[in-house]
Amino acid sequence: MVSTPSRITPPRGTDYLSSVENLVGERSPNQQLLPLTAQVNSNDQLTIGGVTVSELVKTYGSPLYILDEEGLRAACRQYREAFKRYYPGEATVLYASKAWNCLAICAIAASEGLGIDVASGGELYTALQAGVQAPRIYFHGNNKSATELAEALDVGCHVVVDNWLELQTLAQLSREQGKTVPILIRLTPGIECHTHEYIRTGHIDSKFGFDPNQIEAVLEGIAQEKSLDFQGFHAHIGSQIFELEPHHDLPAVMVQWFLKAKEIGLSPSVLNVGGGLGIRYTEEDDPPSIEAWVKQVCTAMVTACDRAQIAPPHIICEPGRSLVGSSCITAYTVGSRKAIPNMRTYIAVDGGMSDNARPITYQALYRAVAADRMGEACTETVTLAGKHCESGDILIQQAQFPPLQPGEAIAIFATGAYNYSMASNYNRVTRPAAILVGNGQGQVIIERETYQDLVSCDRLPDRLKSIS
Ligand SMILES: Cc1ncc(COP(=O)(O)O)c(C=O)c1O
Ligand SMILES: N[C@@H](CCCC[NH3+])C(=O)O
Repeated sequence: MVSTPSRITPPRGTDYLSSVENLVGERSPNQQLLPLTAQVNSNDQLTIGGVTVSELVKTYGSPLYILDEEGLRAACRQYREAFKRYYPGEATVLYASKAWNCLAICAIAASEGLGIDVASGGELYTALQAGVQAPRIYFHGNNKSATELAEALDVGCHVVVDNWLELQTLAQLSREQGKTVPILIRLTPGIECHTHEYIRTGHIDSKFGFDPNQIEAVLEGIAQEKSLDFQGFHAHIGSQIFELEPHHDLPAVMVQWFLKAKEIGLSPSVLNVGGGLGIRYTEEDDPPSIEAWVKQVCTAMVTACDRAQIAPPHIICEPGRSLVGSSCITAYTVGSRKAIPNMRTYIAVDGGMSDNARPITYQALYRAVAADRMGEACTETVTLAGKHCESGDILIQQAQFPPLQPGEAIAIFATGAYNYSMASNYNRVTRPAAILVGNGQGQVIIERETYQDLVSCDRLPDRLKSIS
């Protein structure tokens, strides 16, 4: 297939910025292709947080994750303030740290007043190491091990109980230790949404959560167990969702669960509606703002509570992607070029599916720019390939750039969520560094892995050492 530019006037990197220039007030980070502080300097270079992207690449190498602190903080603030504006009861926002769990991001989210959602012992450990208070942590997962449950009990975080085995194990552990553990029960709400099938979780045929048909048995079991401090329910519909409708329907379903628990003699106080708000990866994506999402959730919750004649419960939500996704870019260095006449031109960069598994996993789309030539017309359409031994290792199928030269920096937008957290060492590639930028400064928040790191868990049995 011959690839031709899709627009008569070739786009330039600065076009991505101009679409937001005239907006007033604080923009919703999840609706922007670029981080909030992105600018083009007088040398036509992309800057984030006042730092030039290609300079960062010179200093720290590539691939390089560059995270805009102001954008991340703005997203946290917008969630928190919107709940204050639209919800008459108590509200807590958790950062779903599976999107990107590391010390600095957990610490920033906590410093903005958010709790943390963790989905493994490793994420729990990281949040605690970042200084997050255990009661502000909610432990998720559809197959938490007995060890992980014991760790949760030990530190005193909340546990979002997902299934029968876990309920029994947790009851036994807490009984044995003479402790009480605060729990939420996760149920599948039976709400469909439009997103990739791998990231839908609210439909009945899902591996997550109890079957809602078993709610009575679950609640009756909990009512018998003094060591389980039942606080309420959790549900999560899915991820990268642009519709507001599913989150309009969810509170009504959850309020029915709440009433059922009261009927059984329990005293629920919490409803956790999960996360799921989508972000803008390309110009075609048009997600609702953080404020619009929160308003929808709050309005629906208040309406459902009014109908049921109950006071609005403590509402919890746990966004991941819409907090961190848009505030990060990945910078790469351009490498080899392969032009196949009348077919396609491949340009390869120095990373790929090991630092961004989303294109190969979900056919996710991304946008990119030549970081030092933001104003230049994009006259070439190329296939942006990674460096891995895998034909599917393509970051962008039809990317438009000025003619790229080996050695120059390019930037892919919106790589903050589910990129580093899903990164791998495929082909024994070292995982990239991450730099936090703001006020003209960049600080390393994750070091680039070294070759020594790659073999640090390998063991060479003595009998293999003599092989010449
Ligand atoms: C239980 C749970 N909570 C929260 C999230 C965060 O979702 P998102 O990153 O789409 O906001 C997820 C991911 O889908 C999840 O599985
Ligand atoms: N990893 C997925 C999202 C998973 C959401 C977690 N339940 C993505 O990149 O879109």
